[in-house]
Amino acid sequence: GERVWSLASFDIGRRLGGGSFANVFLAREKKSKFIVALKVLLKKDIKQKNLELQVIREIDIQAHLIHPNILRLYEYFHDESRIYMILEFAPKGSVYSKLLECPNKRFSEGVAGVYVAQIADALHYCHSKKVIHRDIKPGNLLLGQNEEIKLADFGWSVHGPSSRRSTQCGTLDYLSPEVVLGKTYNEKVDLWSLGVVCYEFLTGKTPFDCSNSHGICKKISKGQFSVPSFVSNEAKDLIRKLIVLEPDSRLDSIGVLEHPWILKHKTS
Ligand SMILES: CC[C@@H](NC(=O)c1cc2[nH]nc(NC(=O)c3ccc(N4CCN(C)CC4)cc3)c2s1)c1ccccc1
Repeated sequence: GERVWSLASFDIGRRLGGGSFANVFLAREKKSKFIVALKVLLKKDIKQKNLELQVIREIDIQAHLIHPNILRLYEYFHDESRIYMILEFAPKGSVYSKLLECPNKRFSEGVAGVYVAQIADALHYCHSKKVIHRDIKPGNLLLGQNEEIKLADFGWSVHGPSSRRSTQCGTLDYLSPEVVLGKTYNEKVDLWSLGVVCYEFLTGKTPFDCSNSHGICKKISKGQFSVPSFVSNEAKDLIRKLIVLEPDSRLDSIGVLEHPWILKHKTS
């Protein structure tokens, strides 16, 4: 039968990440010694921002997604003041941190190609279930035991940096023009963001980099960017087929998985 979960079921370890809304801790389930990540949300914060329904919807969405490149949400429970989400532990941290540690803050085309293929796999699965992630960015891409991508944090963004490190909270860099312009949008927003992430993996910069958010919004709505010459023509071709203003003209996840640059780097 279904177990009843409580905080007492876990030994709590170090804090893995945090924002003003939520904190994530390393945790070990006492009976099985199974290591998880415990995401803790304060009910009063959620109530203040009328996010109860969103939290329930996001939990419901993520609990039903089972894919090797999507971080599992195993269970959730709550007590009088907090909601707890029992998440899969990704032992190699985030792609955001890994990117910062690389020389020139960028990956080789081989590494980038494998990551983009795995993100496209995860998006194909999500989109087949009509789930839009809406927040694809390196900070929401974690790494499993074998350095495989684990797409995390469905529609639930971290608000306000609590750690001094410049996390990517509230960044506009990955937003699609339709979202920036407040238009209706579909799952193609994730393919735009994948294009921005692919560009960043290969160059160490974002395509619409600008000192202020107004400037970024303007550049995004124009969709104008240039790709440095050290990026291969095949990779450039994929980026130019994802960072496209018209959502319906963007490649879909299958189109990404069948692109020559991806086929070249897919480990299989
Ligand atoms: C995706 C953001 C979201 N995070 C999760 O849900 C998260 C869920 C989840 N599962 N496992 C994680 N792993 C880590 O956070 C982690 C970080 C650094 C690690 N190190 C490994 C070795 N290395 C040498 C140094 C670093 C290892 C694991 C995270 S984060 C979030 C949401 C709200 C508040 C904070 C964070």
